[in-house]
Amino acid sequence: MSRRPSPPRTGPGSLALDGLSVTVDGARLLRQLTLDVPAGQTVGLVGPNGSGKSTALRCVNRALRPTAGSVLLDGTDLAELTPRQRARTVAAMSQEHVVDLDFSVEETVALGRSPHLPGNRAPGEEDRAICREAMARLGIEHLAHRGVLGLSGGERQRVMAARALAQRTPVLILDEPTNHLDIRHQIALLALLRDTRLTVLVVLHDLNLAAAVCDRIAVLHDGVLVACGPPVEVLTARTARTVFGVAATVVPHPLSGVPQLLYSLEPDDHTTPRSHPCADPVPPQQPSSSSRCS
Ligand SMILES: Nc1ncnc2c1ncn2[C@@H]1O[C@H](COP(=O)(O)OP(=O)(O)OP(=O)(O)O)[C@@H](O)[C@H]1O
Repeated sequence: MSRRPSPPRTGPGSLALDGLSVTVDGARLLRQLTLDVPAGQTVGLVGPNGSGKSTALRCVNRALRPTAGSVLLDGTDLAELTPRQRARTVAAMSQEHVVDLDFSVEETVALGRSPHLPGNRAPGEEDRAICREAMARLGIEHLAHRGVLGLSGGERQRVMAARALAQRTPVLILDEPTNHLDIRHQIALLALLRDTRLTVLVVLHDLNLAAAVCDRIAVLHDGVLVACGPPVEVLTARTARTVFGVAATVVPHPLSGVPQLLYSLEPDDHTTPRSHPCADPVPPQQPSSSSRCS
């Protein structure tokens, strides 16, 4: 998968996180996060466990109200839209998508059409065609009549991705969409996201796949944005060391030229914490009370 820089797309779909802060029970989970996702571009949100990535995405899909700040779509505060208007604009694939009813795969994907169906109108032929196309793009047509509860984790993940695509929104936000997927399906999903030319904000743990697919990468650490920019500027040995607490050598991909991190299992005495990183977090690169990338 080689990365082609996405030219900003004209038309709707520019997303802006504007000074988002989240404090829960005195804990500051997110500190003044400002991040632009231009229309048609893919921005990757990376960071260690617990750094605030899901918290940021939950503010975008309004599962969580920020303590301060706002999320703007083409300059309009998402809080001013009705839930249906928001669902026509932003599709989310979250870690929380609880599937506890044994709907069939095609029924689950068809839920993505709900924001477009007034009242209780059943999906029409056009809606069904959109769902079939989404299922085909995710390679799950053969599962159409299976119950979602009987699927493997990776199959279910692809169903949720198809549902998000079927929603036909200009903006997609995805929280670790490659969870449970084998490497072929990880690459296929990320290439698909890139090729949609939608506005995409995606949380990823695999920094090398993030480098391959993202126009820009934003790095969160302890709720603070500590770096943001093109992969080649952000994914450095220093970022690996100071944010993730690992030693890595960064080399250009021989075909695409994007940075790839080669990790070392040996601790670097000068750079990595001796104790477990969870017990002794590494300070962010640029400690700051606010985070901005625009
Ligand atoms: N309701 C809550 N009350 C208190 N702390 C919370 C609450 N929700 C989340 N947190 C804490 O906020 C921090 C950020 O959580 P978040 O889920 O955003 O991290 P993340 O970067 O997505 O992590 P991961 O990579 O593990 O998915 C974590 O330390 C988490 O325990």
